[in-house]
Amino acid sequence: MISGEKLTKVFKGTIIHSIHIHQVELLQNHYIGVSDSGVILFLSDDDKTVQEHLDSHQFQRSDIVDLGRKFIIPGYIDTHAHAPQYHNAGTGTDLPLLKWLEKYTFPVESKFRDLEFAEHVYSKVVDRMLRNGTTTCCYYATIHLDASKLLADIVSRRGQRGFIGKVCMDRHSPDHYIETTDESISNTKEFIRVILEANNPLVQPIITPRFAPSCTNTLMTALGDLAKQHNKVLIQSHLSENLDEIQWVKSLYPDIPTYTHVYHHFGLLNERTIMAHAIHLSEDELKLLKQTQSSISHCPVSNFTLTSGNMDIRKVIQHDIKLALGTDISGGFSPSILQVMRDSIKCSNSCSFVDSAHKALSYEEAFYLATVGGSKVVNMEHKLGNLLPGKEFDAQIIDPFAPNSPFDVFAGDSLKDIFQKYIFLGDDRNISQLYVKGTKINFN
Ligand SMILES: O=c1[nH]c(=O)c2nc[nH]c2[nH]1
Ligand SMILES: [Zn+2]
Repeated sequence: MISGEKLTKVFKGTIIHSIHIHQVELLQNHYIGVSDSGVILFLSDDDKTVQEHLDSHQFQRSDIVDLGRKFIIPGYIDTHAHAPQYHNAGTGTDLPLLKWLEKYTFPVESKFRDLEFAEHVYSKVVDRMLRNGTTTCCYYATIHLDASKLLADIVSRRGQRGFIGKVCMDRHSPDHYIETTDESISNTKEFIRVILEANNPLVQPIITPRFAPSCTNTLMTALGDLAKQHNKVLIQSHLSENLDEIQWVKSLYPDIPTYTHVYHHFGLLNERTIMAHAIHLSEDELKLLKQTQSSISHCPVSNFTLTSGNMDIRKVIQHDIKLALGTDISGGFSPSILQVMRDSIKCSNSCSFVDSAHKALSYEEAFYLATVGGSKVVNMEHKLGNLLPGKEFDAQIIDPFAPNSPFDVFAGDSLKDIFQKYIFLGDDRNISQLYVKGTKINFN
């Protein structure tokens, strides 16, 4: 038992979570107990053990919540999303990356100098993410210090867990959306200071060079130094998403062997680094990511939409690189990690069309990546990812029988069938309740 914790919630029923990549546990008739500070105190189907927990906390049996036909799963972890781009989600899907950035993305991001506009869009995106079961999100904001602080504030107020990045870009960007090197460095320092001082354990800063082409060497060096100085702060960027982008990086750094080595050169690859996309990597680059313990955020919805390419997920798994999923709003049009899971399976299926040795990703593996995989990528596997005792209760209560559920359950369906139907067909209508660190989220 974890001492000093007061038991405040006990649910009884079906709990579904991952322990290993190949194994989803479907636990029926289990009890899960959560403390006042949001820590899971027990997960058991053993009556005697459960009774001991209840007795030691003077918890009344009548206060146990029976889940009935609902089930509990962990909250989803979105390891790559651009909060300001939510404004454009579902539009501007006709161009590849570099043209898309210029025509749609930089113009909308530049509007976040207006705090009223920022408040409106940021409130919507955080609510939408929560509605879709995302309890933890790695957000890119924009270059604007005040609007980035506002995003952190909104994430904090809504009770979501978030890593918030003030975006850094001091070159190759339009006049209306660029910062000087000094502004980028000093505002990043200030942003980190303010967020750390706010002392909300759920909301953390993340160092965010947009991508190598948009940061000068001086800025990259300074961000590498900052990452060294703040040795708990995560780092996020983009890597090897699009062939023109890779060529561009090659032309900027002819003496550095690969795109991945560029980040390494500036001290930006370590166990706290999350690289989005990483589709077109060579063997040397995969090895470098593994060697530096950096991780990959796989964003297949975006990769399909911006016609960037297919990541070979088996290769990444075989290299034992930390791996999770990202919506990449709005390169990806959907805020739902369920949609990303489905597209990660489709992406892997399509790899198997051209490579018969490629074993397609299963839905169990996709679910693992959305939960446990995410927890490893944000270096919080000791606290998040599944519902084992000692972890924090970030969880969704899923109702497969919700009156407006987008799928049907038939008499012969097993629990496994129902879970699989939810993964392939479910959506926010199936979320009955959402918890972050034991606190129930009120949907707006
Ligand atoms: O998908 C992407 N979205 C972005 O906003 C971006 N910026 C650099 N590279 C990027 N890729
Ligand atoms: Zn992105």
